[in-house]
Amino acid sequence: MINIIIAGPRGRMGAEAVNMVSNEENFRLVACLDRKFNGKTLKDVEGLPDVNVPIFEDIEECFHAVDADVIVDLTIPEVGYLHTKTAIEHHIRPVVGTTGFTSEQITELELLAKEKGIGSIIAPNFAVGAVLMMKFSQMAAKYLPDVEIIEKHHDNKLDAPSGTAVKTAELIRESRDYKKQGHPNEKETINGARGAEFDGMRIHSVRLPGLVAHQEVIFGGAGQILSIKHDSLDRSSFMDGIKLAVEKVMGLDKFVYGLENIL
Ligand SMILES: NC(=O)C1=CN([C@@H]2O[C@H](COP(=O)(O)OP(=O)(O)OC[C@H]3O[C@@H](n4cnc5c(N)ncnc54)[C@H](O)[C@@H]3O)[C@@H](O)[C@H]2O)C=CC1
Ligand SMILES: O=C(O)C1=N[C@H](C(=O)O)C[C@H](O)C1
Repeated sequence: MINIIIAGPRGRMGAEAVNMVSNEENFRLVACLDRKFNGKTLKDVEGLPDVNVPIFEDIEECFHAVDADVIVDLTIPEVGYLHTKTAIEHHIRPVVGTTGFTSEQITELELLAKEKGIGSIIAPNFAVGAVLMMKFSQMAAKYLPDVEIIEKHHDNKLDAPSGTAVKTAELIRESRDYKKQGHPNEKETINGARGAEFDGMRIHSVRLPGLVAHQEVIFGGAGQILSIKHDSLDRSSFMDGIKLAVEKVMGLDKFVYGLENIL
């Protein structure tokens, strides 16, 4: 039995994760971390499952009150970073879906996990199809190094570019040499027209109501275009990945960044 804390239970992802954990035989939800409702239980809060699981606002208090193996964080970047750091310090394994961390924060968390010998997983995307899209893009970039990433998300998303787009760009950087793309003299007449720049490639972020989570990676070569595209149409797409990460983190003593490393 794996004892789990979920941070962000009222969020789009957190609510889905609460249901997933509650329905898994080998998982036990022992507490939730929220920015409201300290001292209440999930069943006291409208819209949350009818279960007697305590809610805490303070992470230290939560860790002292319950016996947890894993914390699943699905919150916002600043809070997710603090939760992850505090969890590692308390020897509670973090499984983090929250995106928007800086590369310095990820490195710092990796070093801390190494120092404490605590298994930790940060995955910018838990959908297996998205992971395949990223890996296929990494393979393609070796042969078609001119690439642009277009990610599209719902308009309540806080971070841009998405964690998935950043991770895709990082994987592509590993398989091709730096390349400044586009015309050497190109000039933006409206700021941002060419998107964000990462290792010479461009990332474009679209935010619209109606979207969930989508990404297309477009490669251009002489007389040809290759598009690699993934769509999450529903947040259930992320749950198998979270389940797998919770199971795998129990046997890890190191830090993992990206679901592709545990599949
Ligand atoms: N890795 C993955 O596969 C996926 C990652 N995400 C990421 O997960 C995060 C959450 O996404 P959504 O659920 O769509 O956002 P959301 O805005 O629906 O939920 C965020 C939740 O965090 C809660 N929160 C804020 N401060 C808090 C605090 N101090 N303590 C506890 N909870 C706090 C809010 O009350 C809210 O319920 C985002 O960073 C998003 O990019 C989203 C989908 C998939
Ligand atoms: O905020 C979201 O919704 C998502 N966030 C993650 C990201 O930033 O890549 C994963 C997925 O794209 C959904």
